[in-house]
Amino acid sequence: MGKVTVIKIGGNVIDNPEALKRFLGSFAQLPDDNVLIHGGGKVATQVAEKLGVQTTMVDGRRITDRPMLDVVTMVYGGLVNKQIVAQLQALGTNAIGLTGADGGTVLAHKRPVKEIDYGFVGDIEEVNSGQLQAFIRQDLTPVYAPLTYDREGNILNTNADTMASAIAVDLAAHNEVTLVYCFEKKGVLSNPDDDQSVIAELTPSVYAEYKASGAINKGMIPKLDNAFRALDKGVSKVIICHADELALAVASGAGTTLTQSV
Ligand SMILES: Nc1ncnc2c1ncn2[C@@H]1O[C@H](COP(=O)(O)OP(=O)(O)O)[C@@H](O)[C@H]1O
Ligand SMILES: CC(=O)N[C@@H](CCC(=O)OP(=O)(O)O)C(=O)O
Repeated sequence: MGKVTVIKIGGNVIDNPEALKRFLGSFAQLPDDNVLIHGGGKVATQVAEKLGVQTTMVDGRRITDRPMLDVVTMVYGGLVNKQIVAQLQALGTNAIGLTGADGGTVLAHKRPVKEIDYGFVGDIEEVNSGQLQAFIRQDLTPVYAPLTYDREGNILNTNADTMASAIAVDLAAHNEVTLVYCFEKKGVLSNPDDDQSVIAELTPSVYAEYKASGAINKGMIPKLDNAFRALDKGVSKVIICHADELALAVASGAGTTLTQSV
């Protein structure tokens, strides 16, 4: 059972060229086999504005209408993905840039319309980890844009945190998988105004308390929901850490490590 590390890098780091360069430098040095999933929401919003495409967010979530789908397809599947792949190649990592449509690796369906119509957003149905493992066996490092496909031939915008969790879970059937969410803070904070207040170990019950008090809020909530789901479904270890502390987190546990309740 080979070890695979699935790493997600968030949009605030992608939006900062120097921070992204540092992150990719440490990613390229990691041992074992790795899969990278990137976000890019901030860049998509900036490019949309330049193109005159309006960005609509509901409760922090993007509404992906047809013009926005074109923007995110270009930005995630093109600009961001290929810039990352080119930088990894220069660092000696043979990266292959993919969307979930490539190799049929992440199949989804368009989210059904309930109270809110999110538009062309994909809810993941299945991951073809056999194909992913085939890439890995060829010494390729898959780099995924947050895009999936459906049976009707649509490309769909998909949350990068969810995609990382789904890929990690599917790989965990055959591999020992560590899932790492990297972003611009040192971990999950007990006090969002104090960057040093990192919670070293987080259980579901402690998470529930911090969520109820408001100390854990906004984007951290779906991230942690995805992260705990991965732990429940067979991923060996889940870490949330600063992009600059990736190596440390994988080696010995900087940031926040999630644990199941005992
Ligand atoms: N308790 C907390 N600890 C750390 N970050 C938190 C916390 N509560 C809310 N956040 C927010 O969550 C954000 C991370 O979520 P998100 O923006 O979705 O991440 P990403 O950059 O990976 O896409 C942080 O930038 C921070 O503003
Ligand atoms: C459906 C959905 O949520 N899509 C996200 C995909 C990008 C993403 O997840 O990027 P970050 O990690 O930078 O937030 C979006 O368009 O914002």
